Amino acid sequence: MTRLGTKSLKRSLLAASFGILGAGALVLSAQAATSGSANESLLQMQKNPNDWVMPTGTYNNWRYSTLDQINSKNVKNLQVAWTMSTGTDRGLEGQPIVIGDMMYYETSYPNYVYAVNLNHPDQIAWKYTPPRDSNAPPVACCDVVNRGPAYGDGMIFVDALDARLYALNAKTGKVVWSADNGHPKDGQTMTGAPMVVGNNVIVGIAGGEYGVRGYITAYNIHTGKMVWRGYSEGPSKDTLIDPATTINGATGKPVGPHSSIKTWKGDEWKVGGGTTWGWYSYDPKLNLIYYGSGNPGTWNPSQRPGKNRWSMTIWARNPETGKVKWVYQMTPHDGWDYDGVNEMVLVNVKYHGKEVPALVHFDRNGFSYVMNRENGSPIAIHKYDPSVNWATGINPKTNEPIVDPAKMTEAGKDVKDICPSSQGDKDEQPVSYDPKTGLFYAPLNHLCMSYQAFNVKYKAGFPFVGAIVNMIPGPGGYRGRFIAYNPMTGKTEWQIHDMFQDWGGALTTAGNVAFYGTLKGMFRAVDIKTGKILYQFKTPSGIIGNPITYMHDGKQYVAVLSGVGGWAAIGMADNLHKSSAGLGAVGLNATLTDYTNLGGTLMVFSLPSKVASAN
Ligand SMILES: O=C(O)c1cc(C(=O)O)c2c(n1)C(=O)C(=O)c1cc(C(=O)O)[nH]c1-2
Ligand SMILES: [Ca+2]
Repeated sequence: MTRLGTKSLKRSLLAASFGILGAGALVLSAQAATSGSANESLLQMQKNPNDWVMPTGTYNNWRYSTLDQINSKNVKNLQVAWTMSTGTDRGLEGQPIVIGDMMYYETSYPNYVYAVNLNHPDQIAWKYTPPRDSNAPPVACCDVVNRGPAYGDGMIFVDALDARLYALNAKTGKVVWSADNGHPKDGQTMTGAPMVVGNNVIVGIAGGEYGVRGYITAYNIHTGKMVWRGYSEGPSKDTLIDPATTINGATGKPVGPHSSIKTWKGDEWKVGGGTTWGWYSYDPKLNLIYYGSGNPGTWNPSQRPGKNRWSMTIWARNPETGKVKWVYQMTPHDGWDYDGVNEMVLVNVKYHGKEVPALVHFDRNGFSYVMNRENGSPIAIHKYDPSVNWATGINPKTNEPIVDPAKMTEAGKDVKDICPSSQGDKDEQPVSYDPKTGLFYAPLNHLCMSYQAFNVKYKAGFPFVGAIVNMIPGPGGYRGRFIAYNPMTGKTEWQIHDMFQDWGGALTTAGNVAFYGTLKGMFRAVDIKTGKILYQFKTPSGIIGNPITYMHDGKQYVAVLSGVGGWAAIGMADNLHKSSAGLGAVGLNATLTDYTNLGGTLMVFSLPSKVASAN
C-alpha cells in the first residue's frame, strides 16, 4: 500500500469533504506497515490450530479451524467429554481461549475468571474474582454479559462489567495491573472481549442506552497506561471525522485530522452514543483494526437531527496511534436502534478480476456489507433477510440506505411492521467464515417490530432510550435462522429455521461441520454443504455463547458455554420481561421458559477414542 504524507492526507480529506472519492467511505490517512513488537508472537500463535488463542480464534474473525478429526462423517458420535459449572446463572456470551495446556474463560457478572489445566480439567487451576461495583448491573442495557478473555505476553486480559480492565498473570491469576475505563455511575459498562495487538490491549465501552459517548481505548499491555482513546463523535464544530476525538494517552493531545462539518446539533454529541461493545479484528499487513460503533443516543430520532456521525459506523484505525484511516456509516440518523457493532470478518474477494482485501459485516439493519478494507469503498451490499423493509436498498451514488419514509420513526408516532426489529437480523452473535466453501455461516434473528419514539431528558446513569419497541416473529412465524450465505451475491445457500433467535455464535472446521447453539439449549453440528443437522445435544441451559475447538493430547475437542441470557432472553433473569434500560424482552421468552432455565455450564465435547482413531 502507499504511504500518504501530510499533503496527500489533506488532499484526501478535502476529497472526502467534496465527495470526490465518490461513493463510499472517507479515507483519512494511511499508516506504515506494522513495526516490530514484543508481542508479535500472537501473530504466530494464531496459526496453531491446536490452540484457540483469541476470542475470535484469529485476528481475521473467521472462527474457523483447520482441525478435522471431528468431521461430517463421525460427528454423530460426539459425546460430552467433561463439563464445569460456572457458578453463575446469567447469560454466557463469550468463549474460552486455549493456550497450550491451559484453558481460560470468564463468566458474566460476577466476572469470574477461570483457568483450567486441560491435563486435569476436573480441577480449577486458578479463579480470579474481581471486586464488584454494584452500580454496574443496573446500567447494563441487555443483561450483565461478558464476551470473554484475551491473551497476550503471559497475561490474561478481561473486561469487568463495572468498566475496569484487568491484566492477570496467566500462570497465577494475580492482578498485574488494572485500568479504569469508565464509570457505571455515568452509565458506562464493559461487556466485550479485549483484543491484544502488538503492545496494546484494545477495549470498547458500552452504554449507548444511557447516552454514553462511545470510545475505544488502547492500553499498554505492560504498564496499563492509556496509549490512545478514540471517540465516536465530538464537538459540533469538528464532528465529521476523528474530531478532536482521538487523543494521545500520554499527552492528552488530539491525534489525526479534523474537519468542520456539523452532524450534531449543539452539544448533543456529548450524549451521542456510538459505543463500541462489539468484536474487533486486525489486519497486520495494512496495520488496521476494524470495529463498529453502536446506536446514537437517544433511540428517538426526532431529538437528534442530522446524520449523527459517527454512530452506526464501520471504523478502520491504526492500532498504535488510534488514527482513523476510514469510516463508513451504515445507518445515518438511525431510527430503529440498529447498532453497527457486529464483527468485521476479514477476507479477500475477487472483484473486477482482482483479489481485493475486504471485510464482510452482517449489520443489525439487515444488510450484509462487503467493503474494501484498505479504503472503505463498498464492493457488495445486499439484504441478507428478504423481509428487511426499513430501506429498499442502497443508493449507489451516496452509498446510503434508501429509507422507506413509511418506516421512519419519529416522536409521538407508532410506526408498525418494521423489519428487522431493534435486535436486528443479527445482533452480537458472531458468524463464521469457511474458506473452503467461501460461505458465511450466520446465526440470525428473524423479528419485526413496532416502534414508538418519545422525548427523553438526559440524566447521567439513567436510561436515555426514548422509544417503546414491541417485537414479533418475522414472516413465517419463526424467530431465528442459521444460514449459509454468500455476501458477494446475496444468495442464501441453505437455512435452518429456529423457534427462537439464534443468539449464540458459529464455528466452522475443516471437518466440513458448522457448530452453533440455540436458545433452547441445543448444541448442534451441521453439515456445511447441506445444512443437515448431524448431531445435537441438549445442554443444561440455553446457548448464547460461541463454540471453539482445540486439540489436546492428539484429540480434538469442541467447547461451548451454556447459559441463557443476553437481550434475547433477559426477561428470564429479572422476571420483569424487560432489561435495566427498560427495553422490553417482548414476551419472547414467555415460552422459552418452557424449554430451559438459567444456569451456567462449560460444555466440552469430543469423539469416543475408538471413533477418533478410526477416522
Ligand atoms: O449501545 C450499547 O452500548 C449497547 C451495549 C450492549 C452490551 O453491552 O451488551 C448491547 C447493546 N447496546 C444493544 O443494542 C444490544 O442489542 C445488545 C444485545 C446484547 C446482548 O448481550 O445480548 N447486548 C447489547
Ligand atoms: Ca445499543
